[in-house]
Amino acid sequence: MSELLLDAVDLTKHYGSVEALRGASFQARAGEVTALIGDNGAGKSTLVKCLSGAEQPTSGKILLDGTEVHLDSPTTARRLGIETVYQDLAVAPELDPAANLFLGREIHRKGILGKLGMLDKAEMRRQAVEEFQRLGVTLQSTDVPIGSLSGGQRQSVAVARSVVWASKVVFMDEPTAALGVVQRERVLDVIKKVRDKGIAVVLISHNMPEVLSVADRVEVLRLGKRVARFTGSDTKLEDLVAAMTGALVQEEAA
Ligand SMILES: Nc1ncnc2c1ncn2[C@@H]1O[C@H](COP(=O)(O)OP(=O)(O)OP(=O)(O)O)[C@@H](O)[C@H]1O
Repeated sequence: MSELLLDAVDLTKHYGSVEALRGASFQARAGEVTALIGDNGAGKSTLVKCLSGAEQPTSGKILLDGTEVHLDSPTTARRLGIETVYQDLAVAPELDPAANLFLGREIHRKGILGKLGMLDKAEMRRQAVEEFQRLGVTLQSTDVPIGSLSGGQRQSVAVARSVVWASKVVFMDEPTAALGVVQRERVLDVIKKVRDKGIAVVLISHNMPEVLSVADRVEVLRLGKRVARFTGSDTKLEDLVAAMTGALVQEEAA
């Protein structure tokens, strides 16, 4: 069994009187794609926000590599090797793919020019091309603003960016939503390459065939709690649906 990287135990999250998480547990392992599924309002986004530092749980424990962590901001989470790719694509459309890859983590030129804030664009481009090649992201040109690329290419760059910086966990919230079949396959290929690097990939998706095709494990949330877990190869679509709708419950509250 692969190494347990992320272990969330009994998380609750209250928004006023709304209980978005009611004792949710979740685990992700190195070198595996774990799908996080559940019906609308099950608490998936809230859980991901708590595990990526965007929100803090009301109670519960988060362990990374066996050590309890307090993710008080996305910056803290990133420092610990946790990256997130959001549905709404946080790319800068006017910048080229290399600049997007280094957004917020730019390489400065050496010496006085660097100290004056001058960026080493050639080095960033060289490293970006290398990373895109390694991850199988094919772009006709790396010199054009990312806004002029196709949706799939933009999404691949967003995925690549999270991967380049993540050392432990990458959350991907509906990374293939709004993509055509070919582009979707391309992004899924990038996701598999990320997993093969030994990173724990967490895929939030409503697309069950996609979940079945790419996930090594599936964890199901319902009404703010994990209700079932499955291992990829022996999982059936009917079981996933049954768990999401409440017809099948494997786990009671932790
Ligand atoms: N900021 C907030 N304030 C109040 N309630 C919230 C907030 N965020 C989420 N909720 C509530 O918490 C519950 C879980 O929402 P969440 O967005 O985590 O579900 P989800 O599984 O991601 O749903 P979807 O698949 O529709 O995106 C919902 O009832 C939602 O209305």
